Amino acid sequence: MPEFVRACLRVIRKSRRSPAKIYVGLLLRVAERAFSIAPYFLAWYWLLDMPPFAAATSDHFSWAVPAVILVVLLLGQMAFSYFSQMNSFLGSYDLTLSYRERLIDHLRQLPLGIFARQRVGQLSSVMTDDVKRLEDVFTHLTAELLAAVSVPVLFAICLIWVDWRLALALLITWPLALFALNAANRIFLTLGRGKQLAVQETSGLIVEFISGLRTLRLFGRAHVWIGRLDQRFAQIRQVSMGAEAWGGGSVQAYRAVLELGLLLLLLVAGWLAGDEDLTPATWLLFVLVSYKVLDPLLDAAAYLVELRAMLQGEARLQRLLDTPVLREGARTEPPQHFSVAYRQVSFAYDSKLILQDIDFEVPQGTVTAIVGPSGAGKSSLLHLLARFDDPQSGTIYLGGTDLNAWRSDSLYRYFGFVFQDVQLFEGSILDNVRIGRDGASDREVIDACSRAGCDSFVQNLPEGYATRIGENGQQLSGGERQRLSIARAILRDAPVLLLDEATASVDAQSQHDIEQALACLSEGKTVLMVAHRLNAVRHADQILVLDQGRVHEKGTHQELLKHDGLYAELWRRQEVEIHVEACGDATN
Ligand SMILES: Nc1ncnc2c1ncn2[C@@H]1O[C@H](COP(=O)(O)OP(=O)(O)OP(=O)(O)O)[C@@H](O)[C@H]1O
Repeated sequence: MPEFVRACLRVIRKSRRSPAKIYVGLLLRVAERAFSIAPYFLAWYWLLDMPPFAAATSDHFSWAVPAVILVVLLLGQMAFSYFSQMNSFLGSYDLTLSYRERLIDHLRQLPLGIFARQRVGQLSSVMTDDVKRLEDVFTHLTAELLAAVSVPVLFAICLIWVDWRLALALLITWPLALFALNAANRIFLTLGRGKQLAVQETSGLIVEFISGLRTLRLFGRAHVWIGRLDQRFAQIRQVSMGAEAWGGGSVQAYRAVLELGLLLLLLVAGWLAGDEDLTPATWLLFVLVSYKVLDPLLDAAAYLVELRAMLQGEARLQRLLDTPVLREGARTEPPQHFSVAYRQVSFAYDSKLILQDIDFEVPQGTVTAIVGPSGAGKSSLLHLLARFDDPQSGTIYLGGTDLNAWRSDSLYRYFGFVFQDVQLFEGSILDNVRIGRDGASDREVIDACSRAGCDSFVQNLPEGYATRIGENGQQLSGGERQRLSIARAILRDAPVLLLDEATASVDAQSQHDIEQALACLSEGKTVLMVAHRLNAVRHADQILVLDQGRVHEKGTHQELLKHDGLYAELWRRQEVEIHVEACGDATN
């Protein structure tokens, strides 16, 4: 079975919709094409009985019957065309809608870590462009392809019945043409993959170039990137020329071989000229329909381009659908308590081991801080609790129950988050903070914002808390975004708090205010926080010092200083930095 048909069947299966309408549409399309070729044979049959082709008199010859048949054929053709299109369109839109819903549902169930690893641009291009291509294939291309194949086949059967010798001359080149078409397809597929890869990589480079242009220009490095881009463009040009030269050559060979059939037809007709069986009407029929037979086959080559794009898109969609979803448990009821425990947890990104044998406990209502050098695995450790990914071995418990036992939406009800990467949405400040707790009143939202230190910047916005902040909050600074994220967590008031660099991008005064708000919010809650500034965590009930994916030290601030290990060293280093900064400020 051709790959194209297999891909279509896969999409139909995944969409879980009945393809009946699409099949009816295709069948009607074939019927329409059959009706469109019938008049040629009717005319031939008619001519056989008509002077000067036959010796019959005009008395014998009847105009009425063929005329009625012609009208029926025309009306039938129009009806089939209308109903075929209607069925194909309705069936295809229904099917692709369901396929899209299936994709969205699958995306919703993927581990959150996937979205950090995959480029959002790539994902959205798969979800929009590739699905649109599938839609086009089902609404137009399948019908056109079927017509391109069915019309010549129907014609061929009829022509063989009329005169097998002339038909053979016309059709004998078809197997050779198919061979050339297949070769063209293979060449385009192989070289097309290389081209696609080169184009994708270059697009990524262009996006990086544009977004990093400010830094590149400030450091005088823009020319280096332009050089790299030029190399990529040259590579795309070379790959594209190769595909066109080889693939395009094969397509031309396919067309030439098909048209060779016309030449053979003329030669055989000349050779059979004296033959009594070959009537002028039959000869006329072959002359008239020979191009009609070949035209759809010549068009078929053009559909290959769309077909290949569809196949590549379908493969990407299939890869997305094959990505394993987050394992969901059935539990919805709350845990008995809100302690957290990691037991022998190890985690790797692909084959890169990030965390090894992590084992610790955060008793309910206490604060555990995670510190350590950059790249030690602090954020990864925190993200495992939010089930961004599942560990490869070991178990994480909430209230003594394995996290995997819960349905993820139930589990997230017990967590409040403040992460480095704050996601905001087009809408007002109130709308954005209300994501923390659906149904919270404006008063509650504004209170949460005030406690997170948002008042100072919100009062300068034109419409205060009702100000719309644009897509992903482009109008706000990093620190302002962070404060809105804290307001969300305050509003959520969940028993377990996950904080990752909550005060990373705010000034000293705001830092102080936010730390106070967080201290107040954290009261009585189970808190896991990642921090770089050790000052912010010295009052934590427990500090985990992570190094190269392992818990290197564990204890309170005083215990760790006394231990005089990695933590003590980090602490001393930070003290020196603070001192240097203070001296710098004083001299300024
Ligand atoms: N999505 C990812 N795919 C592959 N490797 C990753 C991914 N995210 C992080 N890593 C790697 O995992 C390791 C730990 O990263 P992580 O962000 O957890 O460290 P961290 O201690 O929080 O670092 P930092 O303090 O700099 O934020 C790093 O070596 C990082 O390169």
